Amino acid sequence: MNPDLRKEREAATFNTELLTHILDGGSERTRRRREIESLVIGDPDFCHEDANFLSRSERYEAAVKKSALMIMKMREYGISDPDEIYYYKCIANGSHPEAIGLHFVMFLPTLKSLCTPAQMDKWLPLALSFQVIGTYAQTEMGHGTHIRALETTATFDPATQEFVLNSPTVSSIKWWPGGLGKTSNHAIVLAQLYTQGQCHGLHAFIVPIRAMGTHEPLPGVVVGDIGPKFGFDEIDNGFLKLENVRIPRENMLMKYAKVEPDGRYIKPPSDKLTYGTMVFIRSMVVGESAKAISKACTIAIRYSTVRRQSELRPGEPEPQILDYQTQQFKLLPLLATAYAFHFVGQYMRQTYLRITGDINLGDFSELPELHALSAGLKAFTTWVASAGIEVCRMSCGGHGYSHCSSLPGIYVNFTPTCTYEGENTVMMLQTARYLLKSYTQASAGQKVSGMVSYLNEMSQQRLQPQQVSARSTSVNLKDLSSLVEAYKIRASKLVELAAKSLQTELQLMKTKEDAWNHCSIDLVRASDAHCHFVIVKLFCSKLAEVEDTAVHSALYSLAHLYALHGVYQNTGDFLQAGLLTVPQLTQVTQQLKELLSQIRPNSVALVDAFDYRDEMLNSVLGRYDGNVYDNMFEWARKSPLNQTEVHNSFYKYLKPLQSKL
Ligand SMILES: CCCCCCCCCCCCC/C=C/C(=O)SCCNC(=O)CCNC(=O)[C@H](O)C(C)(C)COP(=O)(O)OP(=O)(O)OC[C@H]1O[C@@H](n2cnc3c(N)ncnc32)[C@H](O)[C@@H]1OP(=O)(O)O
Ligand SMILES: Cc1cc2nc3c(=O)[nH]c(=O)nc-3n(C[C@H](O)[C@H](O)[C@H](O)COP(=O)(O)OP(=O)(O)OC[C@H]3O[C@@H](n4cnc5c(N)ncnc54)[C@H](O)[C@@H]3O)c2cc1C
Repeated sequence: MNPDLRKEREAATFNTELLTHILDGGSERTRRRREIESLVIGDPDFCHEDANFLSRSERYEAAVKKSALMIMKMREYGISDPDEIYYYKCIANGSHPEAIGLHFVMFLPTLKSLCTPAQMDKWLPLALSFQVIGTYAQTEMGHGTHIRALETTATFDPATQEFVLNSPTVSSIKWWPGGLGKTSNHAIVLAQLYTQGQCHGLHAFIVPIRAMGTHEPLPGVVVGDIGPKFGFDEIDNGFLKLENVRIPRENMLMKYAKVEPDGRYIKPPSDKLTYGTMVFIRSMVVGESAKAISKACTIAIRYSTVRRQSELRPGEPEPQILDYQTQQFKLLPLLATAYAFHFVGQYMRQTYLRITGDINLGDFSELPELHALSAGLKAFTTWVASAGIEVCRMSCGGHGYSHCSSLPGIYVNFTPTCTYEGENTVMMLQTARYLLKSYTQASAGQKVSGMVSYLNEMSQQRLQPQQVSARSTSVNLKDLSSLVEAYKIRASKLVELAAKSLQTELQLMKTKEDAWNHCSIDLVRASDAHCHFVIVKLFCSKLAEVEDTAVHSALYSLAHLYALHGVYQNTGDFLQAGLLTVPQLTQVTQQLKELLSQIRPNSVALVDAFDYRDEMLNSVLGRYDGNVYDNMFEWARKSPLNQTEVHNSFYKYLKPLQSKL
């Protein structure tokens, strides 16, 4: 064990294990998670070559092999609970995407949410036995965000009781779906439904794309891989062109919308039910943001205690780089963010399960709140985590740039969350739409509920106007509940500002849509402030559940740092809302510095509490034992370029060049 890391652990003021239990949701869950992780770690089938040294095709193949292995092994061990499957996959996959991931996270959930009982009886056993391997094909080359404009058509032919699927243009070719290129034999295709000469908008269809058995593409199906990307090397994101592909009427997912044998169309209770799987993933991605940023923080903070560089005091040994205030300022707010997102991820998951439970019972009343919350939090957390991973990478200096740190891999595989399942800006605008609707309702005296209920208070305040100067709303920077209140007021002010901006534009513009576009910066800002408030509020509520005083104190400091750092980053908003005064700006910085010094001695224990096994981090810099340098040398020696002492290119190009000049 590296002596610096050992000292850090010994100096922690709280019991790391207790905090791990809180993160896991109880000691029994920690025990079971570790038990499952040991199944993978002790399994020689999962001891594979470092993926960094493989070509893309080899990485894809290794990932498919791993997917197949995971399925077999989990069945063998009887692991079927969703949380346990998740534990198993997290350790087996590390920070790499899963080759047949789309089958699990989109294909199966869409079947479960949109199939009739008869369809479920047919498709579920096939999908669960992997006779059918599926993907979710929505995005087209020409349209990803604006899905109402998708061009793929599914036209009902009553004579044969079939739908005929077509990609009428180049821009209508399905583009991007994961696992589409090579892995899947079926796709849930989102297409414009035509029946009795009328278009009824987007609906989901199960389309066989490869023959079961031979895996050859079926007639009329042009399918393949879209080529290398920024990351996601393991995944065959694909293209799909459909040329008069016929599928039986029963392949339209008909739980809600239906096409009768005579071609009559029956409307669903809500046309947004088709979008349910996206809401599911957006809700789950919030927790994935926590995972990605907590991994990056673990690597960067452990390394920052092992790495010694430069000189703090003349003549003294080089200090640990985490002792530089600037290094703490880069990393500790991100550590606080990781904790905040973890608790918000848990909340989002529970909220998703609660509201979809109601939806399954026919109560759609909370669907708009779920959509707005999942869209906004998905965007907020993925943006912050993505930028944060990059900060962690740079905070490791040159070694952070090496794949041995794992940070480049974490970044390239995480950053597409800002784009997929709804591009972030577009998601923020969806949340803004809900905020403005709620604002209008609250202003008209109607009570709004859920996370926007603070807008009720705002409308009450307007009924009893107060001079800004008369209000003593200035935030107490040392008091967390005062900070939560400040975030709430900031959010309501920015929602109000966006609403007013929209009203002004409406008077100037020809259409509602133009007015909306002309104030969309304000709208995104309002959504951002709303999400920020939700996160601060949920983090603080979590503290009330923590019984152990030492752990409570450590978490309190983190929550305080998270809230205060947000004030520091958004001082303009807090000043504009009259929540902060110019003289208080120096206090913000002063208070931040105090919190950094308070948290610094616990920083290693706080990342240890995430309890990532070395096998999951796969990072030389983030090793638990801190033996970085020896292992870095060993890792580099495995590089394929080092397999021969003299590379072939020397004989082919350099030697001839030398002989000519
Ligand atoms: C088990 C563990 C799981 C772990 C998971 C980890 C992650 C794993 C990663 C997996 C890999 C992912 C691979 C990626 C897959 C994909 O990317 S699939 C494709 C995703 N595509 C999108 O997300 C497209 C984004 N676009 C849209 O969602 C919509 O087009 C839009 C932008 C929301 C607009 O829709 P439109 O129909 O045009 O609606 P509007 O006219 O704007 O609004 C109408 C009203 O409908 C409301 N609304 C919109 N969407 C929803 C919804 N989903 N649910 C409920 N309501 C919705 C909208 O708010 C409007 O409401 P009103 O204001 O009341 O009118
Ligand atoms: C790794 C990866 C995996 C994916 N997997 C799948 C999959 O399995 N299945 C699938 O169907 N799709 C998948 N996708 C596609 C993904 O869902 C889309 O890329 C995503 O929805 C964004 O759409 P787009 O690419 O058309 O972006 P665009 O909509 O073209 O966005 C480009 C820019 O335009 C802006 N913009 C667009 N519309 C608006 C607006 N209304 N207001 C303001 N700004 C706007 C955006 O903010 C952005 O800055 C995947 C994508 C990636 C990168």
